[in-house]
Amino acid sequence: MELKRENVLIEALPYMQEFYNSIMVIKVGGNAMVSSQIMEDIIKDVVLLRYVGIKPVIVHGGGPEITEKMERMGKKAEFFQGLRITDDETMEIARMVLVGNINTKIVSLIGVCGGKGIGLNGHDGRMILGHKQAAKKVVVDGVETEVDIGWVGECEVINPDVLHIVLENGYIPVISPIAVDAKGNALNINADIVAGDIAAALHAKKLILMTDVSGLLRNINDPESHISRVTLDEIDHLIAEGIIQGGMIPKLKGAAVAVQNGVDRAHIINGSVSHSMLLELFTDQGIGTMVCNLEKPKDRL
Ligand SMILES: Nc1ncnc2c1ncn2[C@@H]1O[C@H](COP(=O)(O)OP(=O)(O)O)[C@@H](O)[C@H]1O
Ligand SMILES: CC(=O)N[C@@H](CCC(=O)OP(=O)(O)O)C(=O)O
Repeated sequence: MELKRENVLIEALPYMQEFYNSIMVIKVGGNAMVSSQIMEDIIKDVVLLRYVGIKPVIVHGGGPEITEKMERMGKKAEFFQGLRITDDETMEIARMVLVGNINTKIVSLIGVCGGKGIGLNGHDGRMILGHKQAAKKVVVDGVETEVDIGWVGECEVINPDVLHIVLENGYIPVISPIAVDAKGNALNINADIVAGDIAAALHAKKLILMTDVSGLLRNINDPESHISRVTLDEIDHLIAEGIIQGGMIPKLKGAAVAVQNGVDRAHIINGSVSHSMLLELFTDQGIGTMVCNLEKPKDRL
């Protein structure tokens, strides 16, 4: 049954009260940014959050766009367990796409939609300090060898000071998943992992991961097999069973880090469905997959 318009607004009231003044980290994946219309809808929702007293922080991805740019430059994109193998030239391209292009576009769109965006990455205020990941061990024809995945980073520390400053002044921070090491080198980090670390460091109320599927599916080919709630203790099991694969692995890992460190709940939702974030946050019926601690009640507050 369709709710009357006034009822939809009233249904939102307890959620708005609960979320007032809280920080929400929203990760927008490259696959959720499928069209400029979808992107605009996502940004309008983020600006709306700000106007109802929530403090949104955007972390963006852009994997598909980095791959496209690499291919146009005659370079093959290669991945190791979902992480892009990042040589010097790939790092250059990743910075160009993430910081130079996607970040700027999101900040500009926030302005057009009536908000105040500010673009940041790990170099700003040394916000995301990390180190290069160690070479990975693989077995080829029974022989163990090492694969260097290049400038792929791991977060060591998040310095959230700069984020608190901009949030307190009414800005919406937009963060590219680039970290900096002790020598000032740029590092490429998966955006889901950065979003989880940032949510943890900010003690955010929620982490929202927007992608191109409506959350976790038990069978990736069957949309009916949707899983609406996952507790922390189930995640490793779902990965080991092969139910969670590819790009979903860092999402669940990012969600787990956030929830282990005090974020109430993480939600994986389909960003390519218009205004999915508003439906997830302000209506009684959630639409994605919620990740939480076992002891949390089943509601979505
Ligand atoms: N169990 C699962 N349920 C849903 N999606 C899954 C699952 N396992 C793997 N995936 C894949 O994860 C993808 C989302 O990750 P990714 O492509 O990295 O998105 P984004 O660019 O939004 O971060 C989905 O499109 C889907 O193909
Ligand atoms: C190390 C690593 O893999 N970094 C990612 C960073 C961008 C990203 O995570 O984008 P999505 O959220 O769209 O997947 C990459 O180079 O693709």
